[in-house]
Amino acid sequence: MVRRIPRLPASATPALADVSSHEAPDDTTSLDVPEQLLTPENSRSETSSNNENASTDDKSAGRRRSTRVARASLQATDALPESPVKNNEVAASSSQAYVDSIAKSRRSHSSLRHSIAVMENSLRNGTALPDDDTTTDDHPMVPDTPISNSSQELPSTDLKTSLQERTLRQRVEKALSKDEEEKPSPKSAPKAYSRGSVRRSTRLSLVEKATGLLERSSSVLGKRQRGNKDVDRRASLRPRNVAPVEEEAPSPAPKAPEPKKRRVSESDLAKLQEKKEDTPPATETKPAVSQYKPKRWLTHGLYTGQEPTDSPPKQRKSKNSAKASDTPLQRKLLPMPMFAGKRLIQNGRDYKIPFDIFNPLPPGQPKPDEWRKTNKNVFVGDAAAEWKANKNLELSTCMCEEETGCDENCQNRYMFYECDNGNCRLGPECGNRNFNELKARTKAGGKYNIGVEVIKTADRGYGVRSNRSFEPNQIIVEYTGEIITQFECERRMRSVYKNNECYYLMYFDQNMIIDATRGSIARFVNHSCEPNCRMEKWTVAGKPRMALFAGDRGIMTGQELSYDYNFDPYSNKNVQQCRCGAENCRGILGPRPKENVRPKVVDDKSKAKTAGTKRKLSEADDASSGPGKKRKTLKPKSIKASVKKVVKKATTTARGKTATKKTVTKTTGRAASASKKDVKLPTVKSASRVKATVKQPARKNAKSTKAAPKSPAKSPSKLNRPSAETKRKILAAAARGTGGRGSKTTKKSPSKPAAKSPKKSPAKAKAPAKSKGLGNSVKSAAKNVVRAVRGTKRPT
Ligand SMILES: C[S@@+](CC[C@H](N)C(=O)[O-])C[C@H]1O[C@@H](n2cnc3c(N)ncnc32)[C@H](O)[C@@H]1O
Repeated sequence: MVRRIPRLPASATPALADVSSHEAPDDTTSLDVPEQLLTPENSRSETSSNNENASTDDKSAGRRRSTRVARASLQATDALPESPVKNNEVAASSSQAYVDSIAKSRRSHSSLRHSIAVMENSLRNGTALPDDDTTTDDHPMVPDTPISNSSQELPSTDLKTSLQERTLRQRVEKALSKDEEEKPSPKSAPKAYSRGSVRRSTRLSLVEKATGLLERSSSVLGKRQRGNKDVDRRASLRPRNVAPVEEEAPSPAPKAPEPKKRRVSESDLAKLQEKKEDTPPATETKPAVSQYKPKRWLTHGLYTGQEPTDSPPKQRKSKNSAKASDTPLQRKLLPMPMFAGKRLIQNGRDYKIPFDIFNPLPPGQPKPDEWRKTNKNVFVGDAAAEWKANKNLELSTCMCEEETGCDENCQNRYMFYECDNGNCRLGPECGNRNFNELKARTKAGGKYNIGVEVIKTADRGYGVRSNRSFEPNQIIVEYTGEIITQFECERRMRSVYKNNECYYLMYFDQNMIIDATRGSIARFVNHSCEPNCRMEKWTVAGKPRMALFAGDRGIMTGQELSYDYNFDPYSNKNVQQCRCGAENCRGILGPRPKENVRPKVVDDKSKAKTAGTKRKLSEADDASSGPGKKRKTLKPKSIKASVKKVVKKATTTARGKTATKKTVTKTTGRAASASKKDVKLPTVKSASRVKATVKQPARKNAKSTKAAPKSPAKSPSKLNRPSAETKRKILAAAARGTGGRGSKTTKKSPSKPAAKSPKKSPAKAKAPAKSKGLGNSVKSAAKNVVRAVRGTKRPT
């Protein structure tokens, strides 16, 4: 931005003229110089005039002027440390000299620029002195950059002039550089730096320029002192015409010349090898393999209240620290929740875990005193010898592949044979080694591995619960005890267990019985009509073994274990009421109804399973009948009815009264005979009283028949024996009516013609009537017996 100051007329007041002259900035020689070229006289007169004016003029003007003068003089003295008079003298001599003098005196870049500009103008105008236009350069706001100068140049300047200008400029710059080289001084640095090469914004004020210059100079100086770091500055920030000073790198120490590489010949190699062989084998240096540190897991530090001691936790343990320290080892269990751990331990809080885990009962649970525990089957008495004699070792080898393992299609599994290395080639991949797994668990010990506990139930005596979860079909516990013969079983039932309420007998194999009175915990497992486990007999290494397996739904922690006894009471005497509480409870500890019996396809399995049904004393009686003997299974309704009758009978027996009827339950073999023994018939004394009432039907009963003949005539009973004539008629009718017997009869009495037949047809009709009458008479006789018994028992 160019601001022109109008030239003042000569008639202008001295004050104003003074102002114009004094307002010129000190660092730039006034452009009025050509007109008012400074001479010692001028300057002196001016100064004096100023002084004079200051003394003579009115106070206000003088004051103002004096102030300005003072400022200007101050500025001049600040900016021009050397005598301005000297400079003026040099300037007056010639333009070149003027330039040199200014350069020497001021050492200011701006002044030199200004001088150059002046020179250029003078050349352009053909005069040594600048024209009016030059006044522009005098203004402090006029930039003194080449750009600003060039911007002032007229576009119409011919090439010649411009060339002259350039050469002059170059000359001046050369002179300056020479001068600087001749007189190196700390002050020259900023000059060199600002030597007409830096482009600056025309909008910058002088103050800004000055401060910028100072900063640059100081920074440059500082950097030079620090070793000319400005060399590394960005090219855009570096002074353009200052060649980057090359740092003198410290000359490295002279290196010893490298020895020439010798060519290795084959002979040399051979020598080397010989040397190697001669020298003892040095310890082989292992190749540097990056060894990763093993990951260390924090065992403490994250939770509070977990450490058993107050000692500060150690992050690392030295080798001997474990031996040296007396503190107990840290717990390996998962710590309690963070922050609240200590408080929880101290105060306690009820909480519910989201899933079932190991949860054993607290100590002090009631235990049966009479229980003698054994986890192995023990042959007692003749059982071992009998077992060996009847031993029928069946072999089974599975053909399973490794891909499938011994799954449900495994032949051994299907046959209830456990796989082992003898009958299975899969090894650990085999999935049919339940008893082996159980053995490992038992060997490991601990409540979790055992997984079951005895509990006291409300109404069924003791029971067994799980203290952990079991997978579906996972083996839980083996049913072990004493293996006894049937004879031994009978003996025990009669003598040892005769007063017992609970029996722990189970049919095992080869007519042997497991008596778990002394046995494993499995003996406490109760019956349920809707069980969660099942008892299975397996052949393990050629020997039968029984175990409790989890059902198809698995077992959760805390569940009471149960299986279906499939109890075969054989005698209603042994029927017990079931208290399993299941929806489909059968009501008694009896066998399953027929509809629940497994289909024939799984007969082998069911056979194996039913081998483990519970039996009581009567089973020993029935066992002699053989496993193939069919038994009539009672339906639930009939069982319930029979139970009622048995209970009724039991109550009457308890009252001292005798039962009058036989048990309704149809039993076979010895069981039937046993039930016969149970029925107590009326005593003789009572029978004598019945004499009068019991007649013909009582013949079926030995005792009642005795009474009947005593008074046959007195008895009006229709149960009199038929006469000979009646018998004949019946036989004749039968011979006519029925095929076989009739034919026989006809053969026996061919003489009797068919003419008799119509007559005998009523006789034929009479026969069933008689038989019906017999049945009724038996029933009525029985009723009479009951009445008679009651009557006798009632002393009245
Ligand atoms: C092998 S023991 C079972 C353990 C027996 N609870 C105990 O305390 O020793 C069989 C006996 O338990 C009783 N029992 C088992 N399950 C029963 C059930 N569901 N209802 C009633 N009594 C049951 C019967 O007295 C049965 O004779």
